[in-house]
Amino acid sequence: MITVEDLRKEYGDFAAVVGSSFSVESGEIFGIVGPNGAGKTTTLKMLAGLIEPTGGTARVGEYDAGDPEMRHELGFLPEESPLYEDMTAHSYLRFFADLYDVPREVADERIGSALDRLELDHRERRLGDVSKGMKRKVAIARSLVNDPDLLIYDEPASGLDPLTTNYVLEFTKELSEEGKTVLFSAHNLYHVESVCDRVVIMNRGEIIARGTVPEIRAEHGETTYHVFTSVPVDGSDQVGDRHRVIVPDMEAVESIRARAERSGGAVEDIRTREPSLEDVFLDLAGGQQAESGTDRTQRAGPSSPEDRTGGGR
Ligand SMILES: Nc1ncnc2c1ncn2[C@@H]1O[C@H](COP(=O)(O)OP(=O)(O)OP(=O)(O)O)[C@@H](O)[C@H]1O
Repeated sequence: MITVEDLRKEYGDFAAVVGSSFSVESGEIFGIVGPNGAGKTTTLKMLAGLIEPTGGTARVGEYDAGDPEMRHELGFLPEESPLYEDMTAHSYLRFFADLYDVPREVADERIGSALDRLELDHRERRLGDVSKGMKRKVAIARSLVNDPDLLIYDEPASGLDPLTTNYVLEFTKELSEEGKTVLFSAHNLYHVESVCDRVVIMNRGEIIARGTVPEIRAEHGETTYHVFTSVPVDGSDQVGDRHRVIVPDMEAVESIRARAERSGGAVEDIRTREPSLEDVFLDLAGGQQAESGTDRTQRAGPSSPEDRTGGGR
């Protein structure tokens, strides 16, 4: 569905995205994660055709990113999505359906179904008077009015309470189960870990890891063993009435066992701990400063064209 090769975006001599390559299969939920300034929004906007790359290629379905025909295939949810505050959810969504030339009857059915599924109770209330969570849901419903195959969501759950966040993530999963392809960005690695089939981790404009979460864990993270003993051993700390040592492999576990037994004790429990995506991320990005300009300035090439828009459609 999406093929990105050596995609780059430079602002003057600053490189916001440094040669990204990845592909997203149809029906997949694909996550782009990274800290502030990593280049996530820039990447998504290039794919949505809102800003022009300075290098590389991006294909979305059968189109080059930016081809005006692509808009029928795509639903884009910007990170900030201001709504027309005097409209109701229903009139706002109908307005966008008209922009996409969706026939009235089809639009009304689609909008009604989206509003029901998103549990938008106050659909006749002015959008200026509804909660942030509801505004986000209306923006999500807007991304669906043209029934696109591809959804590009920039931080869909940012700033929402845990309940609404969960709702939005579950809804994203449902969309993928219906065959839609979803590409989304997130800061919160747990969101990505719980929903995405595959992810890329970006930092300072570059992809620094990629794959399924278990693959990234296996490649970049280390399983640790928490060994609980009945007697203190070198380096242990007291946890309840037992003593715990954290070690990297089974050889070290056996060495702890021998030491505990020499002191007249025993190993009572061993637990493995898989690194979370967050552990891996902190490890990979650790020590690097996300927004540091120096390296990115050196890597950047010639000046870029201006943004086509500042955001939104
Ligand atoms: N129009 C612009 N002109 C100059 N620099 C820009 C422009 N837009 C973005 N940048 C810079 O490019 C870098 C990447 O920005 P981007 O918005 O893609 O990051 P992000 O990963 O989405 O961050 P966040 O999580 O904070 O939204 C940042 O350092 C940002 O300041």
